[in-house]
Amino acid sequence: MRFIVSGGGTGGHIYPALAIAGGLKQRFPGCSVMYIGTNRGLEADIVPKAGYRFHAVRAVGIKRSLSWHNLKVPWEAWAGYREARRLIRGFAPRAVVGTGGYVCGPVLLAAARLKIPTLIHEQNALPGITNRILSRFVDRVAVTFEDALPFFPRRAPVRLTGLPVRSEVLTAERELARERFGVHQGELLVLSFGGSQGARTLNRAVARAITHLAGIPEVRLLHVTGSGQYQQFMDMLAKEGFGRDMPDNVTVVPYLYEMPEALAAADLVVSRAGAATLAEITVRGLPALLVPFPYATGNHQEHNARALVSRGAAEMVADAEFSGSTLVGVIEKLLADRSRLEEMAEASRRLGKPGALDDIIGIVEEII
Ligand SMILES: CC(=O)N[C@H]1[C@@H](OP(=O)(O)OP(=O)(O)OC[C@H]2O[C@@H](n3ccc(=O)[nH]c3=O)[C@H](O)[C@@H]2O)O[C@H](CO)[C@@H](O)[C@@H]1O
Repeated sequence: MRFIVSGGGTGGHIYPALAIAGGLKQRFPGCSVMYIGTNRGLEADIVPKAGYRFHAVRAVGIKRSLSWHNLKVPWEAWAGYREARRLIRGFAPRAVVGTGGYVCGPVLLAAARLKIPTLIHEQNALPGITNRILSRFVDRVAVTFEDALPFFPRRAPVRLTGLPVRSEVLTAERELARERFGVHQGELLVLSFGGSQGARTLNRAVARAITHLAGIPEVRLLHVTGSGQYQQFMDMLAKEGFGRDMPDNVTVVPYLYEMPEALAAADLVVSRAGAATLAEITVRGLPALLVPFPYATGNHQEHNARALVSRGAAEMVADAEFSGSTLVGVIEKLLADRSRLEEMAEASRRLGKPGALDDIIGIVEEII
């Protein structure tokens, strides 16, 4: 049996597509999966490394401002559509699954017109433009957040599945993980990170708060700066009077490959509001303080964050208002009111969707 998956541009579209590819391989042993992306997106690098057959087609996005670039769009879109149609005809898949990004436009449209069963998955609470248009042509739509449902006209059945997370996020054991990160009995582990690339706002706030946090021994902080921002963070710390010698209860790293273990060990997460991060937080039932990235397309991170805040799973602070004292204030407030922390954890757990991948693969079974 053969399948095509497609999704591109940023990690946010690619990792769910790879998770779905892995799920298909498990459910249909011996099946072969082709990934269609563009040569310009991160997928051209990530997908072959993950061991999948990768093909690129042309795909373009419309610039939101008036631009000469937009004149090229119809021609490029048509060329991309024809390339996608040729690939799909040649490979003859049983189904095509898309996770968003411009490239899904030509791929899913060509598949639908060739009468091949199609499914799209939307990661964010505010759906992207490509998926919104495609929902009129595909057989099924799967969404991560309930809040995304009203954006899809019900031509195709829309299902609330959640976003598939790495299996290690589900299986990491809390006690083992706490031992590994040196968390003592009764300590509150705060894990802070700004998405996969780090966030300047979070780094600045943590650097300012560090002296204060050093004086709260019941709190242990594990902060991730983002690989590209580590040096700048260390320079900020030096200005606050810290050299390489960090307070005992603070650990700072450029990037965390052991994120699943860190999430398992944590009691509170401070982070941006990317869809994958939020799926991981809720699947582990963690309370969170969210600082949405204000420049995400259509401000979708704020919509993502609201989906948790409105259900009592998280607190949100706007990027412009987030500072060292906000961070300390929230940590102290929650430390003094552990029952509030537990209520948030419970609300977060209720939002988690550990069966997301199974549900998505179930939909594929349905449409083939
Ligand atoms: C800036 C921007 O537009 N970001 C978008 C991008 O998210 P982007 O891919 O940047 O970020 P997400 O928050 O969705 O995911 C980050 C992933 O990186 C992992 N991680 C992070 C740091 C670390 O040290 N180690 C580690 O493993 C996290 O566990 C998570 O799995 O696509 C998402 C899905 O469309 C959107 O919701 C986000 O808004």
